[in-house]
Amino acid sequence: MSTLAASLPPGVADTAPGRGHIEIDDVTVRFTQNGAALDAVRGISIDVKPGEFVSVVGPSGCGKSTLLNIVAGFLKPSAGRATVDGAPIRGPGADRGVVFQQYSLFPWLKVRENVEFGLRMQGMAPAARCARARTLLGLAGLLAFENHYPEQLSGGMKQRVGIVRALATGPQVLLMDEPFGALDAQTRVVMQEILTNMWQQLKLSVLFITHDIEESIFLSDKVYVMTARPGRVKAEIPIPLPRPRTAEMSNSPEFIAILQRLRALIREESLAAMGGELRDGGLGGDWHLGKGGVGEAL
Ligand SMILES: Nc1ncnc2c1ncn2[C@@H]1O[C@H](COP(=O)(O)OP(=O)(O)OP(=O)(O)O)[C@@H](O)[C@H]1O
Repeated sequence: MSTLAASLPPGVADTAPGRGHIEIDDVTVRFTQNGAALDAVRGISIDVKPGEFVSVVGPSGCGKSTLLNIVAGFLKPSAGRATVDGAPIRGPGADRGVVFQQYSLFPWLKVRENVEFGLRMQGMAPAARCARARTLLGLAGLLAFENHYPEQLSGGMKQRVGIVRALATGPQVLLMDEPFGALDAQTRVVMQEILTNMWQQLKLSVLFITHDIEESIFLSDKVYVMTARPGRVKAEIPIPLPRPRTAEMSNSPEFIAILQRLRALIREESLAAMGGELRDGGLGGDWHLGKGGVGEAL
């Protein structure tokens, strides 16, 4: 552990060891669209062990956000069970921090006030919440900006504040839905390193949704690949690359082998999803996804 971790004051890295176990067990989510029932995910099971970094990848519309919204407590499963540390998820809670692609900062509050917001709601004394916010902002390299307003920050900085804010109340679990999707490639790489650093120091369990396969490999202990809608688990791929991960690792044979495997799995499902969409769109016909079919045109 780095010297930064050793310098964390009590209460900042207060995730209890062995906590933050997310279990999604045989979950189905059914929506009604235009009067018709539609299963976004069907019978899906996902396990995030305490302290694990787990990504979910899959074709567009396969139910990734739906899955995350269940764990966040924004949605209830139509069937199956979702628990954190064995307790059924009944709604949003301070034990789970959530970060979305859109920066959801309060524009009228300064950076540190944004981070302190949840702590203020919990009734923490001003000096204590200020100390905590400043420590976390320091971890994210943002201390110099504590008195700036969000509009004065770059996209990457705003998202770093969003992560810090989600972590301020000391959740065991961090849920992230395409958090770096709006950032340019260079900023994204820096954000991945900052996130890894914070994850390791705070000993969180992370459930991370992304479209970026390389990002999922770089960050994760395990990657779930989902099928086209209705989303199920197509594959569970362990990422046995050593940590700390470095940019050079993406040239290693191990990294490239995992990348090729994931790409092939997702391509199959993306083609299946597009075939379905084309049929749903009323084009009809016999859509073959093999040679000469939709797949060949992509
Ligand atoms: N509130 C809702 N009501 C009806 N249908 C919904 C609702 N939310 C999601 N869906 C449908 O459920 C399916 C899964 O959506 P979801 O957003 O979870 O997929 P996703 O994998 O996150 O997609 P993307 O990768 O494009 O962000 C989609 O077909 C979507 O239209």
